[in-house]
Amino acid sequence: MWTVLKGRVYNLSPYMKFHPGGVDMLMKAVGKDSTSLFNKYHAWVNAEFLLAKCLVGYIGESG
Ligand code: HEM
Repeated sequence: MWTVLKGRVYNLSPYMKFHPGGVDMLMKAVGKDSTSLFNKYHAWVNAEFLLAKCLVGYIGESG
């Protein structure tokens, strides 16, 4: 269950059950670039830290 967030590719599976916003909300991020969705709900959340162990790789020119 991958997502792209701010140029990083994550496997969200291990984080699913920990998401404070629930599984259904986090499922909306799966299979796409979820950056705008993420920022819409909580731009202040430090996903880079929270999902550090879920990092699969990088995407885009800055990667
Ligand atoms: C992709 C990685 C994501 C991470 C790491 C993440 C992380 C978090 C964290 C830490 C909170 C608690 C924030 C706080 O209390 O200040 C939260 C809450 C929430 N998240 Fe996410 N989130 C992600 C994606 C999403 C997506 C894609 C959506 C919407 C489609 C979403 C919707 C929500 C909602 C609605 C809450 C508020 C829950 C509440 O307070 O009742 N999140 N998320």
